[in-house]
Amino acid sequence: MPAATRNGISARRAPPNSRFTSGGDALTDPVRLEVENLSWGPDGRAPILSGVSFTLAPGERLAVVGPNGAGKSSLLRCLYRVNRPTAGCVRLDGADLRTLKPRDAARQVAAVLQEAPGDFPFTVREMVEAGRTPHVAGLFRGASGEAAVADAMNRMAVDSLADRRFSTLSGGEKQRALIARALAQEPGLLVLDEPTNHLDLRHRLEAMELLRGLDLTIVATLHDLDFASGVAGKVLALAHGRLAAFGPVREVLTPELIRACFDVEAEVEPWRDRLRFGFLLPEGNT
Ligand SMILES: Nc1ncnc2c1ncn2[C@@H]1O[C@H](COP(=O)(O)OP(=O)(O)OP(=O)(O)O)[C@@H](O)[C@H]1O
Repeated sequence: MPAATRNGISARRAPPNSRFTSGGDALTDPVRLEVENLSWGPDGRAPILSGVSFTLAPGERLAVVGPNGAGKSSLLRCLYRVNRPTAGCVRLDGADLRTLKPRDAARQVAAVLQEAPGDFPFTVREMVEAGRTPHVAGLFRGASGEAAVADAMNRMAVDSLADRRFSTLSGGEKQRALIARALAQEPGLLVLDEPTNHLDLRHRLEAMELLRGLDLTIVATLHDLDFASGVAGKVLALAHGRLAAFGPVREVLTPELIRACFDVEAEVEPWRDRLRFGFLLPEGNT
C-alpha cells in the first residue's frame, strides 16, 4: 500500500490492470469550477473570448473542443491566471480566482501546457519535484511531498527516467513528465492543453485511464474527439471565441455540431463506453 497523498494522485477510482494504478486515500477535494460570462482579449484588441459561461461540479471532467484559433488555449490561460479576464470571472469553490494569493491559486490549479520548456537544465525527478513548490515552506519538502513525487512519477511511467535530463527526452516522455509534475502538485483543478500531443497509442489509452481515475476536476483541450469522448463527462465546443455548445458528451458531439464547428461531415457511433468517429470533407471540397 503506497503512502497516502493529499489528493487524487492516489486515485480512488484508479483503473485495474493499469501501469498507473496505485491505490491510497485522496485527501484534497476536487474543486467546483464556475466560469461566468468570461471575456478576454489582448490589450486594445478585439475580444478573443466572449461571454463564456459554464459550471463543473467537483470531480467532473471537461473536454474543450473547437477548430484552430477558436480560443481554447486562451480559455485555459484564464483558468490558470495567465490571462486576466476583461469581463466576467472564474470561481474555484466560490472564490474569485483573481482574489486568491498566487501560492493559494498554485495549490489549487495545475497546468500541463503545450509549450514544454526547451533546454530545461534539470533531471526528470527535479522537474517533477518542482510541482511541490506551492506546498513547500523554505527548503522543507516533507515525507508526504516525497510520496507525492514518487507516486506521480510511477503513475506516468517516468520513474525509470528519473535521472535523465528533461531536455534529452522524447516528445512523449516529456509530456508524461509534465503530467507527473502537475500530479505531484496535488491540485483540485487540473488543466491540460492537448495532453495527447506526442503520446503513442498505448500511452494515449493509459493517459485516458489515468485521467478517468483521478478524483480531480479536469479541463482539457482536445483535438482528438475519440479521446475526448473517452475521458470526459462533458464537452464544451468553442467557435470564434464563443460557446457553441456545452453538455454531456453524447449530446454535444453530434454530426450537426461537428459540421457547424469544424466544417466537416462526421459519422458518430457509440462504441463501448465512448464514441467512434469518421470524418469527411463536405461535398464540393473533395
Ligand atoms: N496574446 C495574444 N495576442 C494576440 N492574439 C492572440 C493572443 N493569444 C491568442 N491570440 C489569438 O487568439 C486566437 C485564439 O488563440 P488560441 O490559442 O486560444 O486558439 P486555440 O483554439 O487554442 O487554437 P489551436 O487549436 O490552434 O491551438 C488565435 O487567432 C490567436 O492568434
